[in-house]
Amino acid sequence: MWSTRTRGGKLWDALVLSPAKVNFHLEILDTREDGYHNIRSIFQTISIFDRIWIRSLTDAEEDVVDGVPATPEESTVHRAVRIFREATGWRGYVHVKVEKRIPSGAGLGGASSNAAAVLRVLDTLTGVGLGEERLAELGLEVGSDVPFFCRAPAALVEGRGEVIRPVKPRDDFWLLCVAPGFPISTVQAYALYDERKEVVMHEGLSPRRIVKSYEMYAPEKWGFRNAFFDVLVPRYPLLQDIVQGLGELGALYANVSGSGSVVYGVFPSFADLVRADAAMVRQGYETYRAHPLKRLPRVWCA
Ligand SMILES: C[C@](O)(CO)[C@H](O)COP(=O)(O)OP(=O)(O)OC[C@H]1O[C@@H](n2ccc(N)nc2=O)[C@H](O)[C@@H]1O
Ligand SMILES: Nc1ncnc2c1ncn2[C@@H]1O[C@H](COP(=O)(O)OP(=O)(O)OP(=O)(O)O)[C@@H](O)[C@H]1O
Repeated sequence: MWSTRTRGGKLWDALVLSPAKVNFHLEILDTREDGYHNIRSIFQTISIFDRIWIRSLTDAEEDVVDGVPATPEESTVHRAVRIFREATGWRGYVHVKVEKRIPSGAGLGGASSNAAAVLRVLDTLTGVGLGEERLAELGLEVGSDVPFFCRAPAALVEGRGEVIRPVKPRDDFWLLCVAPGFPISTVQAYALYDERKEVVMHEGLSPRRIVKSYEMYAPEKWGFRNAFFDVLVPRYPLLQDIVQGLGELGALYANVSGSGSVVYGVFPSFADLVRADAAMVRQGYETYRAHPLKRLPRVWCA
C-alpha cells in the first residue's frame, strides 16, 4: 500500500516520478565571472517522466544506483545523495533504481530532474525536512537546472538557474516533442553561443512581459525566442526543418527546448497533437506526447 506519509527514522521504500521540462523563451544575458551564463527563461514541467524508486538500506556502506547512463562521478543521482548526506549529517545509504524515459542530451532536463526528485524524497522520507528553498540551494551544487525542479511546476528562471519566480502553469495546450536523432551537449551549445553571439544577438523581453505573455497570451502571440536556436541551426539544419514541419502541421509555437536537441510544438487540442504526431512518426522521427504539469509529482512511500 503506497501513501504520502513520512516514515521518520524507520526503513522506507519510495516512488517518485521525475518530470521533464521545456523552455519557453530562453535569453542568454551575459557570461558570469564563474564562467557560467546568466539566463532568463520560462521553465515548464511536462508529462514525460523517469520513474525513480528509492529504498533505505540497512548495514550498507555505499549507495547502489541502477539505470543511470553515467559514471558514479557524473551521475546526478549519486551526487544528489552525497550532497544531501554532507549537508544534513544524515548517515543512511540508499538503493536507487531509475527507469529512464526522458531522452538524454535533449534539453529536457532529465538528469537535473532526477537529482531534484532524489533530494525531495530524501528530505521527506528521512524526516530531515530542509524544505524546498534549501533543497534548491543544495541542488545548484549538482546542476543549474536542479533548483527549478525542487521548487515549482512552472517558473521564470534567472541567474545561473537559481533565481526562481514561480508562474502560473498552463494547461490549455498539448506538446509534441520531436527527437532529431542526435544528442546535443549543453557545454557544446553554450560554447557555440559564445563563438557566434555577436551574429545572432536579439533584443530581449522584460521579465514582466515574459511572465504576462506566458500566463495570459495565446501561444501564437507569445513572441518568444530561444537564444540557442540561431547558433545551433547552422550546425544542425534539421532543427530548423522540424520547427518548420511542426508549424505546417498546425503548431501555434515551436522551438528547441533548452540547449537542444529536442524540438517541441505547441498544439491547441489533443486531436491536432495526434495528427501531427502521426505525420512526424511517418517521417521517421521519435516523438513524445505531453501536456504541461500543474504541480510537481508527489513522493509516494510504502
Ligand atoms: C540550457 C539549460 O538547460 C536551460 O534550461 C541550462 O542552462 C543548462 O543547465 P544544466 O544542464 O543544469 O547545466 P550544468 O550541468 O549546470 O552545466 C553544464 C555546463 O553548461 C554551461 N552552463 C550551464 C548553465 C548556465 N546558466 N550557464 C552555462 O554556461 C557551463 O559550461 C556548464 O559547465
Ligand atoms: N540521472 C541522469 N540521467 C541521465 N543522464 C545523466 C544523469 N546523470 C548524469 N547524466 C549525464 O548527463 C548528461 C546530460 O543529461 P541530460 O541528457 O538529462 O541533460 P540534457 O538533456 O542536456 O538537459 P538540460 O540541458 O536541459 O539539463 C547525459 O548525457 C549523461 O551522460
